[in-house]
Amino acid sequence: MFSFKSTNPTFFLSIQVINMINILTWIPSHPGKVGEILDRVYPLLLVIRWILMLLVVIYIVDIIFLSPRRIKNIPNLYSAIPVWGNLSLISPSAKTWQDSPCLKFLKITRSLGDVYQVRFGIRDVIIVNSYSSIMKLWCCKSVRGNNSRPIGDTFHKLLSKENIYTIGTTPFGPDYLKMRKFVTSHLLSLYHGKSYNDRVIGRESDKLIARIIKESGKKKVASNGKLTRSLIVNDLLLQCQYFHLAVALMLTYGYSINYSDEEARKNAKEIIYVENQITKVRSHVQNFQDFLPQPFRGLVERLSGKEKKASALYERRKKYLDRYFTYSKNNVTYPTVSVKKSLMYRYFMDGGENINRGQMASICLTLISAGLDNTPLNFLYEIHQLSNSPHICEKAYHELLKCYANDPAGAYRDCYRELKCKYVVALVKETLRLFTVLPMALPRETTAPIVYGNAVIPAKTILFMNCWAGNHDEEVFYKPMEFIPERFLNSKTKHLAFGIGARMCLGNHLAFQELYTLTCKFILLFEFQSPHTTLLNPLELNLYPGSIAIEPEPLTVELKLRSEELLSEIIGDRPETVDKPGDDKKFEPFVGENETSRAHN
Ligand code: HEM
Repeated sequence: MFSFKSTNPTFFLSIQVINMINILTWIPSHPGKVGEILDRVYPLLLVIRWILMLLVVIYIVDIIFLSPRRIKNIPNLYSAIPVWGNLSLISPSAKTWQDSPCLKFLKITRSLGDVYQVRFGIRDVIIVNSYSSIMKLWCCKSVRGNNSRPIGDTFHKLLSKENIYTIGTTPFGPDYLKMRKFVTSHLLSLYHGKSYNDRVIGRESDKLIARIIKESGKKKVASNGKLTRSLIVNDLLLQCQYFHLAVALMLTYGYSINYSDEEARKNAKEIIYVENQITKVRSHVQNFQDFLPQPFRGLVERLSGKEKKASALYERRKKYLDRYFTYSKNNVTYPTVSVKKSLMYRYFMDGGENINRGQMASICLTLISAGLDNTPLNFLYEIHQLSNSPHICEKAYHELLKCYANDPAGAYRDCYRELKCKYVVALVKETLRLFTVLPMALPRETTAPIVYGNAVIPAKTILFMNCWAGNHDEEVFYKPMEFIPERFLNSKTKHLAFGIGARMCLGNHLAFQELYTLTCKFILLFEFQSPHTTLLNPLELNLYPGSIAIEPEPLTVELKLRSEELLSEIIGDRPETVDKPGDDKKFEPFVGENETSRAHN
């Protein structure tokens, strides 16, 4: 007879039932009604006993080999299920917005407090759910160990063969540090090449606006006695994705994509589709199998079709990355100015001294994929908010004009150069905060022990930042579900949309500049009308509550031109694109820079 004591009630109950069955089976069979019933249920009791004994064995194996060590002095979410633990929090994947993982995690804080640990398969995961605790665990100088990323099968093995990961999923180590240094020192910092990046953003945003004006449904409306246009834009998200992709291709490879070419659009749509699907496959709040021990993990990947899907996406991604790499390689001897300014060119000139081919492939992968959904989704949500808040829109318009001596054309032309209008800066920050496109950010893994209150979080612990909870924390943000740009006007409070601390988003300046420039140009040129819906809660608008990113349902926006004269003054007859794919010979030159000739080394 078993007499194993356990704190797990299911385990304890199983043992009690086995003991009872054993006692029953020892009762000598005797004639009469009781004996007859016992004889009949006897085979069933044996089956139950075997099942329970198997369960007990699983429990024992789980306790000895699989169960992760719980951290003392951090509240623990109890689970009686061996191997699985609390994985039901993320599987099955959320179907309704109320089941979004960030909300589920937030609900648990009522009983356990804002920092607690859960058992996900064989890993202990700490979930952090308030602004102040996120700051303590991510940002404090004494928590240097919160600086790595966990390895997950789905992303690191199925989607990233040849060990080429994005920077954001590379664990801390020499590879990570080299890539980070290369990309920040040559492209993404506030100091190196920023003015070039800004000009590329300025130019691509003009093209975006020209495309929208050309391609959107139009109707004539009267304004102040004058006829003007109203645009019905159904594909703002796609147009913004085109915009972001064009910026990324130009900065990374010096490649200029021409969207008036059908083939180029097809290629762009392929990249946008594949990268979007990858964000859906890689989610750390969806891939429960990544936390299971090996035989189960492989089995789930195979049976669910994830392995096949991830491999197909990997192959499709490889094709376009190779294509652009070849483009840069072929243009390195006689580079155009764009190629010469690109990161790829720096890599070729570097000659492998600071960075090798694999690391460069990771950097390119990062620059193409990171932000391709995030930035456009934020912009779409911002325009949706502005359509619902005309007073904010008008205030931003007047604040912008104030910064540029009441000259809308001048403001339109120069807004990409610097973040001059504080109100628009605050408006973009408020969009990032309220929308929180990655509600559970990206997972972290510790590389050294971290002291938190009375607890010591050991190395190799996974931490999930509930970014949504932090960005909507009432203790820090007054009326957190309302869109109030003023809260960022004279406050040093940071939003958490880009994460924070050692592994904060590397592209945050670039993404912010893109959002700022687009916002200024749209506000200067258009009034936002008739919102498609008055629903404003990002989680309620989200089409994929289980995914890593919030993707609102398609939102149609109606834009009314402020003035035809302004439009012809700023865009005039400037063609949307005049360049052929990959050929920036005829590319519209930057002010004060001759882009028309090929620069020789
Ligand atoms: C609005 C747009 C964007 C948002 C909201 C966003 C958000 C985030 C978040 C939440 C993280 C995780 C940070 C953490 O762990 O603390 C991250 C990481 C990262 N992001 Fe972004 N991102 C955006 C755009 C971009 C762009 C445009 C790029 C590249 C050009 C980029 C490059 C990266 C990289 C490289 C990392 C990993 C940093 C590291 O692990 O050291 N992001 N981003």
